[in-house]
Order: sequence, then C-alpha cells, then structure tokens
Amino acid sequence: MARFGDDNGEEDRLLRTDALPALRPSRVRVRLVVLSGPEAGQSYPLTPGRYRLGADPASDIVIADRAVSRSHLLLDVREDTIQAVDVGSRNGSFCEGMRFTTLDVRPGAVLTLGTTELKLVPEGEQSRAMPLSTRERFGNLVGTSRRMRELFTLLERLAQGESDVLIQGETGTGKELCAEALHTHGTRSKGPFVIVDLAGVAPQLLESELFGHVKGAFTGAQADRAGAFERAHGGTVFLDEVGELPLEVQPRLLRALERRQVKRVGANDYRAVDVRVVAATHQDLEGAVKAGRFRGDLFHRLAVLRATLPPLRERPEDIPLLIDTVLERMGKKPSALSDQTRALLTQYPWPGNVRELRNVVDRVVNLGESALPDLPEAPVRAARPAADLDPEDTLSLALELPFKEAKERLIEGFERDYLKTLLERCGGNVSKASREAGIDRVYLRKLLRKHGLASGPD
Ligand SMILES: Nc1ncnc2c1ncn2[C@@H]1O[C@H](COP(=O)(O)OP(=O)(O)OP(=O)(O)O)[C@@H](O)[C@H]1O
Repeated sequence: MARFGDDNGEEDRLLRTDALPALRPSRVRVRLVVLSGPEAGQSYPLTPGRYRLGADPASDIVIADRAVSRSHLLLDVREDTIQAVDVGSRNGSFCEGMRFTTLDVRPGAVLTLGTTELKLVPEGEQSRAMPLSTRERFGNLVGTSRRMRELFTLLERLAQGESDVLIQGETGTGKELCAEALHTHGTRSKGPFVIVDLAGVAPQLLESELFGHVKGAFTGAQADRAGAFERAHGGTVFLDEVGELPLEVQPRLLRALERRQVKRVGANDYRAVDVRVVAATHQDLEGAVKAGRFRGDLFHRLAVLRATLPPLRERPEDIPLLIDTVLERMGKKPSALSDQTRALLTQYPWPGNVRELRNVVDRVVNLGESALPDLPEAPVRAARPAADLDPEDTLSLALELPFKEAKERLIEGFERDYLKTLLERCGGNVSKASREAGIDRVYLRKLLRKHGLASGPD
C-alpha cells in the first residue's frame, strides 16, 4: 500500500491506495500539517478523496504515535466539505477539546489524535480574498490599500491566537512593526517583546543568543546568561531573518518550538519557557528548503500561520499616508513637502520599500528637492544608444541580454523616442508636454534629465 506523499522539501507525491475510488485530478485545496507528536513537521496535500489515518504502516497517512490506534480516523475530503470519522479508535479523536465520532471539519481546525495535533490549512490562505479591515493602521503599521487592509484583518485574527507566526516580505516592508503589533494587540502585551536579529549575530554565538549559556561554556562566557527565549518568558520572541539560521542550530530551534523548552549552552537541563514565537524573513524559505539550506520540518513548523507584507511598488496608493506618517514621526507638518515632490515620490519604484521612503522623505525635508532619488539608473549602454538603433535591431540586441537588462533597454529606447517626439510637438515647452503626456511636470523633468534632453527652465 502506498504511503501518501510527504512534503519534506521534495515535490509532493500524490500516491493513492488501490482500494480507494479513482479520483479526478484536482487542485490541492487544503493541506494537513502535523503540528506536534512524532510526525511533527510533516505536511500532506489533500485533494478530494478518502484518507485513512492511523499507526498502521499501510495507512494513507501514517501517524507513528503510540497513543494513536492502528486504524484511527478517516478523512473524507470533498470539493466543498471535509468530514472526519473516528473509526473506533482506542483513545478517541478530538477537535478543539471536544471528542467526536463524526465531524464536519472547517479549514483551519486542529484535530488531536493521541499526542498528535493535525491542522487543516487552506492552500494559499493568504492569497484568498480576506474581508477588508476598516482600520488604516495596526500598531505602527499604516496603509489604506486593499492589500494592507486585508493584512490588517489577518493580523487582528492572528494577534488573538497563541500560535507562532511567520512574517514574509521584502526588506523594509515593515516586518518588525508587524511582529511588534502582533505582540501589543495580543494577550501577551504585558509581557516582554524580545528581538533577535539572526543576521546580526556571529554564527558561533547564535545558539547562546537564543537559548543562553552557563559560565565557562565557551571562551568569553564569564557568567550565566539567559537567552532570548528565556528573556521573553510570558511574552513574544521575534526572530528576525530566520532564514539566516545555520543548519546546525535549526534542530534546536525546532525542538524549542515543539516542546517549549530550551537548554543553555553548556547546561544539562532543559527549562520550560512560555513564549510566542514570531519569525520573519525576506528570503524565499521554500526555495531555501529545496536548496537544502533550511530544514523542511522547521519551515513547516514556522509557516503554519503566515502573514505576507506586500512590497510598496504594489500598493502606491499607500504612499501619501506613509509620507504623512513619516513627517508626523519627524515632528513635521504635512506642508513640509510640496505637492510636486509628493507626486514624484508616488512614481518611484521603492526597491527599499517603506524604509527607503522614510529615508528619502527625511533627506528631502532637510536638504530640499535635490535629494530626490534618481529614477532607476540606465543600464550600461551598448556601443550605440538603443534609441539610435532601428526597432528590430534593438529587439534582437535585447534578446541576447538577460531579461531584466533587455527589458530596461527596450524601455529606455521607448522613453527616449517618446520624449523626443513629445518635446518636438510641444515646441520644447515642458509644462505643455507634461499636460499632453498626462505625467507630472517634476517627473517629466526628471525623465528629460535622465535622457539628456532637459534644456533650462520651461
Ligand atoms: N506600513 C508601515 N507604516 C508605517 N511605517 C512603516 C510601515 N512599514 C514600514 N515602516 C517603517 O519602515 C522602516 C522599516 O520597517 P521594518 O524595520 O519593520 O521593516 P522590515 O521589513 O523588518 O525590514 P528588514 O527586512 O530590512 O529587517 C521602519 O522605520 C518602519 O517604521
């Protein structure tokens, strides 16, 4: 009998028992994630069909837990419902504390069989439409865009729970603010909020930073020291850049997450800790798992609940409020920036996200418009500028380049041709050209400067 596929860094294997009815190939809708017990970290994609769970190695989903019966539970997964049936287990099946025989299970529910907890996690939970929060801020995070208001709804829910959370997002998108907000809006807000920046600690000191050490454990360990987990007791520990954790320390973090116990470096005993763990990364952790740089079991344990911060370029409508917020935090009035500067700031792609926006606003307020960022740099030019080539030449030249460079090259050529024609048509009058093209005048000036087409004032 085939064992149902696991997801430990490998492609999902959707093997089926012969005894089960033939199944239509179908989109995976829900994933069964083992949260605790001997199989913790395993994850099984569930397409419609019936799955036998139990300690029997012939089960579709084998749970090698001594408190689980050989044949324990049947999961009947249909297009729109999931039914769980206890098939006469010795110790019973439970959902959120209630014993059941037959149960319609909602996605997100946690089932307990023996010492094993199983969670049904909807696939793409984050990408499905979320109700929009009426909030425009959550903790210190602000945003009016749909993406941010969906995120606020999710964060409101996550803050109320106790489960660990993984926050993903590019650098500068607000992951740390997000972790802080989960803490301050949750039941642990009176407890400590301890931050560990895993990218900023020397690898040989990471274990001690997280779990502490005893005097003499290594050179320089002059006294006993509690690690971040112990210091966060009763509160939240925020593990920033968790993707940087060296492979050899990962099993210890996994153990701490599963058992809520830590051992100081050089000590013999484990100490119980009561912490909520919020981790963050800007890395593609699934990719890191595939590349063997991050353990699959740790990833699954961390990623049961995820929140993703969208990059700023995907929500430019947040920029005005962010600018006002940054000014307010600097103690400046909204009028400290002109409408033109604001318009220009909404055009910039912000590769460094909100952190970069904050820094630029700070510079422009202090140094004036000359501190505005340049538009993305032109790529290194070929022997002839792209605009001097005929379009076919440009395209064939571009086809030989890496995609990003080719795209930039073509856009460059287009921009230059467009601006030249536009200026000719408008007799060199920048104001008129900006009206005709429907682009902001300050932005147009920037573009003209970039292409060497600017010629004095309007
Ligand atoms: N939505 C937001 N509202 C207000 N301020 C924000 C928002 N997002 C980010 N910031 C500000 O941008 C800066 C960077 O935020 P933060 O440090 O939380 O980002 P991060 O994603 O953790 O960055 P990194 O990955 O580099 O650690 C901070 O000054 C923060 O206050």
